[in-house]
Amino acid sequence: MEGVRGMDDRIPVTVLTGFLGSGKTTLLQRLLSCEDGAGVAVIVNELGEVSLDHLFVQKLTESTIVLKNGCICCTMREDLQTGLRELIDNRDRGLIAPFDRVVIETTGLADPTPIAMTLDGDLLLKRQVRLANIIATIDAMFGADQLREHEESMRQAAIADRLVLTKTDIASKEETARTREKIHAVNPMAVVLDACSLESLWTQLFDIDPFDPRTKSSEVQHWLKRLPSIEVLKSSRSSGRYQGKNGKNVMIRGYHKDKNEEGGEIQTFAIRTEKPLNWTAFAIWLSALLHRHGNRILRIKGLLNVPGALGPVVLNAVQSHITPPMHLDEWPDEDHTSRIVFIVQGLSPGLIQKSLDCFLSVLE
Ligand SMILES: Nc1nc2c(ncn2[C@@H]2O[C@H](COP(=O)(O)OP(=O)(O)OP(=O)(O)O)[C@@H](O)[C@H]2O)c(=O)[nH]1
Repeated sequence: MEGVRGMDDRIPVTVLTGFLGSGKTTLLQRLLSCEDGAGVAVIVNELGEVSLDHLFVQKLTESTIVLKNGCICCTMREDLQTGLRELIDNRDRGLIAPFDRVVIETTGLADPTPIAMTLDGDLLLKRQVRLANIIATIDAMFGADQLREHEESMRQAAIADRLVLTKTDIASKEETARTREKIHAVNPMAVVLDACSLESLWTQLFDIDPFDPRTKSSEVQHWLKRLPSIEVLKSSRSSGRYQGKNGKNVMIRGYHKDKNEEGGEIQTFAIRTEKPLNWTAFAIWLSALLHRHGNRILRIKGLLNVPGALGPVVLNAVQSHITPPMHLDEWPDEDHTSRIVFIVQGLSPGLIQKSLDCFLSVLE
């Protein structure tokens, strides 16, 4: 496990996603125009034979690669690997201007998860780049309907760390409120920003990096603040078995639920256990869970109390991609119980909780 103070000099890679026409290219353009924008290399992925998006990014330099053959989310992983290697190689040989960050703009129909996995799955690349942040743009006018009707839109929002609400300048108050409500139901942990009133765009999108050990603590504080609004399923391994309504050990009350027409119900919930967690056993359980249901587990964030450690272990998974767990030197708050937040689709929270309980109790 990495220590929180460990320096990570790999190049941070931001995945910029968002449904068709939601404002990805516009946001990218703004980011590239920031003071530090010159240090960004860009990979643009476009659908179809004719690539246009890159033409709209006016500040494109030689540090831009356009992947034209379709969607990197499914068939283009090799192109993405090759593109990234090419960028790094050209930089190292002095053929292009130096850069210290890469932004990958996906197509409007991409599932960003395989991109994260591509970064992780290539041993050579993994030494040079790391996933830094997943940003999704959401159209304030049409976002609520898109999230409900399009699986792609919902998955992009559920997986993201930062959600940028666009077109609030032209959306009605009601449309914006509806979209915000829907976003909150799909991903209550994400930071939601308004593209039209973002003052320090760069800082808000890049400086707090959920996967960077140095800013991990503030990121954890952020989603812990949101935890009270997420229903917690107490593990029966807590000290004293929890008796919820109907005499059950698990209390399920008012956790976030949302309906997506294509892919089934999305639910956000947290499991809390008061006893320290046997890390090895937990890791085996988690791997098995992700192996079996990775596609239906959209996001996991956790703070784990592991025996013998001074601070908690931070867990971050995007579907079946697990970021190497990191140790924090100290707990961010008084609460030292393990808390694991899940965003799932079409999976029963109670069953996940039961399966964890069973697995841990067998090992006791
Ligand atoms: N008024 C307003 N228009 C916006 C905003 N963001 C984007 N747009 C407009 O919305 C349209 C689509 O924006 P793009 O940035 O091309 O969206 P995209 O997500 O890159 O689109 P695709 O690549 O086709 O999926 C353009 O006409 C933009 O000028 C915003 O915050 N306010």
